[in-house]
Amino acid sequence: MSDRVLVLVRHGQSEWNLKNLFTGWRDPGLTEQGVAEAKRAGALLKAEGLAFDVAFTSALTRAQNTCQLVLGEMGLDGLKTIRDQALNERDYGDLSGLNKDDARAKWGEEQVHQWRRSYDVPPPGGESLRDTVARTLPFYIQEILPCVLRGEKTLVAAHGNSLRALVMVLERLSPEGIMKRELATGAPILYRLAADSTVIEHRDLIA
Ligand SMILES: O=C(O)[C@H](O)COP(=O)(O)O
Repeated sequence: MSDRVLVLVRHGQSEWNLKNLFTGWRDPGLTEQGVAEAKRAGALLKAEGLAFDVAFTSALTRAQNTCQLVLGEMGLDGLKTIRDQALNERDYGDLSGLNKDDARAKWGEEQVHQWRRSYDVPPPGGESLRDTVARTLPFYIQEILPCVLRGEKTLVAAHGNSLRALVMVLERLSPEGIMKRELATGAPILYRLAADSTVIEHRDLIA
């Protein structure tokens, strides 16, 4: 069994997830449900017998709070945690703050789906998933991966699309494949890596 363990977890439900608003780099906090989801993720990871050595999170409150709640639930309060905006959510540009159903009514289902899930169609004034990969992947390679390869069990608490950017690379998904990969709030994904940094095994801890 590989000792090179990486866990990705999307933050728990945010106030803007609840209101169905495009969020991106805006900074709402977690809802009560979001707090519960983060704690449940910590309990699940503890039940797996995991103890992290290092954690990474974004510069946004919902991911940082999720990270703290996960670690707290695992008895790992105060663990070394690196915060970096490279892990921030994809910038939703001019869509930020708009209601997702209102956007569908205005621009159509297909256009909004392209903005939300395609690899290379950026929302107006914002980042495509390709742009998001371009900033998350160097951070992963330079900062996160060396920890994992040293055998430090590593937690990354971040966002739906900043994590989809990493998932695309880790799971070797095509642009078509990543369109269908959804990450639920507070749902951890456990990866075990080989020494050459390829993924040996990955498992969604909540289906
Ligand atoms: O930024 C947001 O609005 C959400 O966190 C993720 O949005 P999505 O489901 O449209 O990718």
